[in-house]
Amino acid sequence: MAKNQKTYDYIIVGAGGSGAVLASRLSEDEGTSVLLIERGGKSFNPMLYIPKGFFFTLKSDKLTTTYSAEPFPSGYAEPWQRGRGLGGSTAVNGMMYVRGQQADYDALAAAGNPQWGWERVLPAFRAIEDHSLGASAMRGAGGPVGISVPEDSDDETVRLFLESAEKAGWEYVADLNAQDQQQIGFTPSTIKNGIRQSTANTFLWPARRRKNLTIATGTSVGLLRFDGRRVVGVKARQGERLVDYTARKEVIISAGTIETPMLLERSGIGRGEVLSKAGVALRVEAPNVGERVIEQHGVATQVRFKREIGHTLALSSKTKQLAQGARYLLTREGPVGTAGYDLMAHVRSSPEVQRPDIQVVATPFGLDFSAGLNPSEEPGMYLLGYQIRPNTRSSIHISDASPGSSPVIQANYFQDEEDRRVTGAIVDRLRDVTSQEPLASEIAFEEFPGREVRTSEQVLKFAHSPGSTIYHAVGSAAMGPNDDDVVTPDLRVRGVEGLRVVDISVLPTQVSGNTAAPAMAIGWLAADLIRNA
Ligand SMILES: Cc1cc2nc3c(=O)[nH]c(=O)nc-3n(C[C@H](O)[C@H](O)[C@H](O)COP(=O)(O)OP(=O)(O)OC[C@H]3O[C@@H](n4cnc5c(N)ncnc54)[C@H](O)[C@@H]3O)c2cc1C
Repeated sequence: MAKNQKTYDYIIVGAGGSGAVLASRLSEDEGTSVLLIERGGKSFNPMLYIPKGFFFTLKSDKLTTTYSAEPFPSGYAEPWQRGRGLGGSTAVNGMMYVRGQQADYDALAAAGNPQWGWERVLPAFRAIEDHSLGASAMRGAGGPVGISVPEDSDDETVRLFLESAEKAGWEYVADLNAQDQQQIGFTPSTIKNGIRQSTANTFLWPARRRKNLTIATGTSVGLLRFDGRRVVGVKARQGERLVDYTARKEVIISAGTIETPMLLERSGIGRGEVLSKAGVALRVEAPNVGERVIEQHGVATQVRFKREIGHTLALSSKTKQLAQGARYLLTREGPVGTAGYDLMAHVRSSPEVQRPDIQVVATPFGLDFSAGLNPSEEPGMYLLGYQIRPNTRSSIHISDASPGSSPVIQANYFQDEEDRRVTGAIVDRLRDVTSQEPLASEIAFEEFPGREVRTSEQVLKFAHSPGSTIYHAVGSAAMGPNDDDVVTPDLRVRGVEGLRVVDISVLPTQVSGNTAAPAMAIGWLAADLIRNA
């Protein structure tokens, strides 16, 4: 099959968390031709493979795209960032591998999406995983993506925190993905032998020599092409060149929560009033394209230690970072080879709630936000908590018809009573631990939010000042059984033929986890849906 052809069975737009998995699986069949289009370029930056490299890659315009949400009333415009290039956001993310809670997947199925219940997604997760703790009924081994969970730590801060957390009623567990209770443990990460596991090096690299898989990098899809109601291909830009590609069977959009609704809208599929304002002719009235977006929002606490303990000592200056870098190169070990957050907990906002509704992540060093994101020079610990199943909806729409124009992101948080209650409790739950011994005696003071922030209202105000997006937005092309759901449960875009969305935007709710694992499972299961269509 000629690699420079323009017609393929399937065209996939976006090589990220879902698109790369889908391309790899569809091209397992030698008789099926697949074109995977990615707007980011080929990058051989070693920082993409070194776990702590994300401190550098997140600052790169080549490896990420940073959008600006509409300003909050305070005037602060929250940055929403996504990865670009092979692997998409999985190449630059925090590497936390959290699949979510069974009850959320079962709720998806009960809401009319039978393909997405736990009994369907668990086998997909298990097939994807090559878990450092070995196979079990809840884990996979031998799959393409290495998942590692440290079994211990030599960091004194980590030990102090674990001991205090257990006293606060957060049970220590070896595998946080194995059950959905209140618990703390080492963060499961997409890291294997000290190397980041993006969907680029786990799914695309092994498939790259297949003659039936073409990967077009540096190529940005601007519009869908139609023949009547049927989507027959895409219009793309490669540098200065415009190229039309044709799909014999289907076009699949895997451009992520921000770009997927924009591509649909620019192509005439969306909410009439949005399209008319942007100067796009309406082809299909799809009122929920770009609507129903749900993002999590973090509330951080940082404590300063009296003694010089923790990884701060190892990473607090350029010289120490270089020394740790050299150690990593020689041994693949040390703080450079670990994920963003060493510890993670799933916590109930109050004793009355049935299952954890807050996720906590912790680094055994403080962070310095004064000039971007850097490890602090002072010994401390950074804790971030966020509600994992918020209800408040945001929206993402095009601002005008031209490909590449900026989105209008209306980022909303805490507008729902439950969201306010849960988020308002986060700082208290973190202090449940920092006030326990042995940690309490080590703490000199709480750097932020500071002891003066006590009530739920004060915490919510602090959470908006500015707090942070968690990069997990879902829902802009959400699935469902109803006529106004953007895609059907088998991910076909309603109102047209030959078009699906396969990425994290199809989730109508947060599933209580991080979103890389669900994005991979969506790509994995979508391949079965497409092959069996
Ligand atoms: C900074 C950051 C930290 C994160 N941390 C974590 C974490 O620790 N754990 C976790 O589970 N999740 C994390 N996430 C989220 C997770 O990585 C994403 O939810 C997941 O990768 C989503 O997969 P996706 O396929 O929907 O989109 P993406 O992975 O974002 O992929 C979309 C791809 O489509 C490409 N694309 C977009 N538009 C076009 C176009 N028009 N033409 C061609 N290509 C296009 C993009 O360049 C990109 O490569 C993080 C995300 C970010 C950004």
